Amino acid sequence: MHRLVCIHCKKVYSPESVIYTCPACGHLLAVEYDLDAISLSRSDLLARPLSVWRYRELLPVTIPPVTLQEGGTPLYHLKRIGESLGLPNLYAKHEGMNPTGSFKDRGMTLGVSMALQLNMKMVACASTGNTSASLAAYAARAGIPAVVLLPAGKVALGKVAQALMHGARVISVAGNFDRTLEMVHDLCISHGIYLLNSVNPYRLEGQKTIGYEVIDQLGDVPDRLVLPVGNAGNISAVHKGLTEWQSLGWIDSLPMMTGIQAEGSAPVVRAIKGDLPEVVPDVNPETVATAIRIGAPVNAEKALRAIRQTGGLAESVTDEEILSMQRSLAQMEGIGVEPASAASVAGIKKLVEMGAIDPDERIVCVVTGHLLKDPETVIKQCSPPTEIDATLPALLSALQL
Ligand SMILES: Cc1ncc(COP(=O)(O)O)c(C=O)c1O
Repeated sequence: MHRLVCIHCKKVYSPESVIYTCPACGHLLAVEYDLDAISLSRSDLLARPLSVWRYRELLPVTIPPVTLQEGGTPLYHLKRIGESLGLPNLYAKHEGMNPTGSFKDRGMTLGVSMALQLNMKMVACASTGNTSASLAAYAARAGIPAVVLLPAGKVALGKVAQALMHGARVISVAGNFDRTLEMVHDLCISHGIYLLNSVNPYRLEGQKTIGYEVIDQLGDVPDRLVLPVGNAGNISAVHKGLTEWQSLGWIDSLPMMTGIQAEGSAPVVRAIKGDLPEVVPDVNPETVATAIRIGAPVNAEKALRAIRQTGGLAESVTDEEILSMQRSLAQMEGIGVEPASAASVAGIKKLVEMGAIDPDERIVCVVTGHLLKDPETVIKQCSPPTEIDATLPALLSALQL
């Protein structure tokens, strides 16, 4: 059994309430469980397949879930990149290996299941792309209609293709992501549609399982967990989940939660570095990593707590640093990620070069989405294929053999 609790005024709401923020004070909500009622042990969990649903006792869904078999993503040792940076214990958790190619699937298996559990008939989101792809797929799986609002011209091609093909009503808005989120929020409130952006606390319940899987795969708590930050839901989710494990006595420390943003879109970084009580939004966020092109992160209050309470860090990286790390991951490690995902590893490179972290730390970077999400940014960075006549001599000449 769970309940909804305001993270600010602590007011408690029933699990049947369809609310996204606290009706009393307007702050964010979190899902709370009666942890004393959980009787299973960590070793019981380890006997189950690695997936979001391995952790079902710590999730709010009581009906058969809407699932495409999300989670269970690989944890790779970044041997070559780690060596080049003097970091022997550097890992990447590849969330691009989820059903629609991003970590959003963990949130959507929860979110769309909760939509059915709450008897909602239609779902909607605003999106920098991946949320829309994921919502469209899970709504199709559930057999309910989905509406997605995208900032016009700022969503990577693969993500638009997914939202369209999975049958969502796709609306392109002449405004940035922050504006589309305000619009979809108003639409959902006025028309009884279920809002599935990360302001919805159930989304974060699915995403918290990234942290659980990392510990189950590594066999221990990493010293540092590094995530790219846009709307700041994912970093908040992982931190929330791990505090639950700590309360259960399953782990005795938390990783230093570290958030990386793009230089042109870095309100969380400025708040952490400037020790500000809250973020000051970027009015015109801009970055090649369109997934994290967000100026007013809705989950900032949770994310600032996550970083501060764990002694973590926040850093920004330039678009060139992001793209350079995208190429390094692809070419030195065989790991294909989209630009926003490369930001987490680019951030660690920058932090180690600044001397801000201990090189012996065990560091897990979450790489959040797949390379194929944004083929246009890939093609721009690579030389086109060499065109030849259909003869062996032409092939040998092209290969200079
Ligand atoms: C690939 C990718 N990485 C990172 C993020 C940022 O996650 P969050 O908005 O939870 O901070 C997003 C969000 O859309 C994303 O699609």
